[in-house]
Amino acid sequence: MSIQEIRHPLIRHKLGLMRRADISTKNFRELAQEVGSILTYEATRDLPLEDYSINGWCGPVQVQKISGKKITVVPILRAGIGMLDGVLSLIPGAKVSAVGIARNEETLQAHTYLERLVDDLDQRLAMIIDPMLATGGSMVATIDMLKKAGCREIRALVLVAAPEGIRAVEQAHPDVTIYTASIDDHLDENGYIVPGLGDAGDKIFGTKQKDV
Ligand SMILES: O=P(O)(O)OC[C@H]1O[C@H](OP(=O)(O)OP(=O)(O)O)[C@H](O)[C@@H]1O
Ligand SMILES: O=c1cc[nH]c(=O)[nH]1
Ligand SMILES: [Mg+2]
Repeated sequence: MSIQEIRHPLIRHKLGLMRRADISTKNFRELAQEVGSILTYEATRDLPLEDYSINGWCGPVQVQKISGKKITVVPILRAGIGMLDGVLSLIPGAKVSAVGIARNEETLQAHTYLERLVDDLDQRLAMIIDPMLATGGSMVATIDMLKKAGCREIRALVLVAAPEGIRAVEQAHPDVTIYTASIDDHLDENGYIVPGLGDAGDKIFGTKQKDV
């Protein structure tokens, strides 16, 4: 596996804003989509291209298009929805496979409650999106599910990754590349990433969050 920490100035700036304790739901939502979009740009950098010819304004012209596999974007509900529009703004034709996973707050075990995958996964590149990679349980369960359904090429886009989660994905699925805006320091005793973003799902959906 490889882990790619995207240290682009726009990402560093936006992530800094997201870490503020007093950030509003509106601002957190907007920034999650924006950073999701920049991560998509970086995670698609090596997609293969093929040449083709079109009629341009001054006659035939050679242009290029992305060739090979089609893409499915895989948001891990709920919080992954918070990056979806940002990803689709760059890949508007991508099919979406929804995966519902909730982490038990005491045991930290990932519990799967929804699996709505698109067809032909063996012919698609899957781009999993989730703001947080903490213990890695949710991400490993999603990759397990996709591989069981035939998917062979998988990338993961997360806003913040903990070293513990990176190690868990690396051990279980060494073929998967993770793109992240930040490799953070550690997990606290409740399994939250430090410094992290707090509870990303609650911040995106406005649950358990006082209005600021
Ligand atoms: O790496 P892990 O230890 O599995 O933790 C990360 C998961 O926890 C959060 O989701 P949560 O379970 O809170 O669900 P939500 O998106 O519905 O808030 C987050 O969005 C990840 O999916
Ligand atoms: O730090 C964390 C860990 C899991 N889920 C979150 O939303 N934040
Ligand atoms: Mg949550």
